[in-house]
Amino acid sequence: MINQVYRLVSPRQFEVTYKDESIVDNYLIVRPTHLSICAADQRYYTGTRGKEAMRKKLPMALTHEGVGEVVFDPSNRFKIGSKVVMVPNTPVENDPYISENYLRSSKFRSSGYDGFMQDYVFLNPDRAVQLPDDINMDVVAFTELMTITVHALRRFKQKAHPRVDIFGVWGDGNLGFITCLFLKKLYPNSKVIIFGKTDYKLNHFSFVDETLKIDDIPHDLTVDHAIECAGGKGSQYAVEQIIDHINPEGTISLLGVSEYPIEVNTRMVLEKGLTLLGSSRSGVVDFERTVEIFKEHQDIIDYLSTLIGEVFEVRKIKDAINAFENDLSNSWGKTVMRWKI
Ligand SMILES: NC(=O)C1=CN([C@@H]2O[C@H](COP(=O)(O)OP(=O)(O)OC[C@H]3O[C@@H](n4cnc5c(N)ncnc54)[C@H](OP(=O)(O)O)[C@@H]3O)[C@@H](O)[C@H]2O)C=CC1
Ligand SMILES: O=C(CO)[C@H](O)[C@H](O)COP(=O)(O)O
Ligand SMILES: [Zn+2]
Repeated sequence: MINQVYRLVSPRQFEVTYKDESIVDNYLIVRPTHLSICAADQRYYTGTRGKEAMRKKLPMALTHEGVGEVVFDPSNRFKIGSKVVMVPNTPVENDPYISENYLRSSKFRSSGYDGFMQDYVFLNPDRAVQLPDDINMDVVAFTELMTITVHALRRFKQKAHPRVDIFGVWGDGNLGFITCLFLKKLYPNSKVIIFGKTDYKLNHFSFVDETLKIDDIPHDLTVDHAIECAGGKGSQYAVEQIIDHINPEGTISLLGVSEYPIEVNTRMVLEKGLTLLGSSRSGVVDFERTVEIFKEHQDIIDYLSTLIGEVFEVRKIKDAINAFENDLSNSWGKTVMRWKI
């Protein structure tokens, strides 16, 4: 069959390409219905990802956050019409110690390999996880971003000391919101403090124990562990503050992506015996766990719906450009594309 793939060919420019795909190749075929835009997609869309990466990775279809409906399943794992979340990481080998998302050989969609902006997505059958039938698809469109938190918290649990009286989360955006929310669900006895820059964003964090502006932190305030969700240059300032306010032997989970290297006060990292724990992307187990969490904590989807910035119906390339441009000027929440192209 001929599949249409909507690829970014240069900053702000998409082109449709026609790809001949065989349906007898044991691929699960999913019709994407709801896609969501990640900060990483925006770095490609705007061309801020750096010249070398742009040259190496384009042309490619963007987006790695998305859900859809099964149209063909040679493995018979899913019924036709099942709602699924698609897993963007595609490993090509197994390792007993290294997770699939850290294997250098793995292929990650919308980072050198075609993402979900296609008429149909062809996946290995294990690269999809079933969703409940009646779930809010605009919200679960950004399940992949939630799996980042779930993955990071899983690693945190394996590696950090178990005193978890107070968590500090730096970054009052999408990932900070998701991380605070999942912390409150997974560590109900811990205090969660969000550290951010903007009042109106912080007002959305109704479920945390305390909100603090980063220029107004009491000097004697301490946290046991911290999660950095700022990204860019903001990561440097956030890590600087975290090192000042974290208790000895705490763990700092680093999640924000920075295009340029940032400075870290290693002297104080040594003096406090801190652990810096970087996490990137996620694997299928994190998707499975995230969907379990949806079922265990039914109110979580309602809270997450407040993270929807704007929803766009995309019927043609121009609509997708409109969604990406709008996302850039929208300071709160996720942009969801209802994929009707
Ligand atoms: N590790 C991984 O696998 C993944 C990483 N990411 C990365 O995570 C980062 C955050 O993504 P996302 O939440 O979508 O982006 P957002 O822009 O929604 O959130 C970042 C927020 O952090 C705020 N901020 C900036 N500096 C500081 C600071 N020093 N202290 C506290 N808050 C600060 C920003 O404020 P303002 O806008 O006012 O500057 C903004 O509100 C990005 O770099 C993204 O690429 C995303 C997905 C997966
Ligand atoms: O968003 C992400 C995962 O959800 C990662 O930040 C993204 O995969 C980084 O990739 P790239 O190297 O292409 O910027
Ligand atoms: Zn992402």
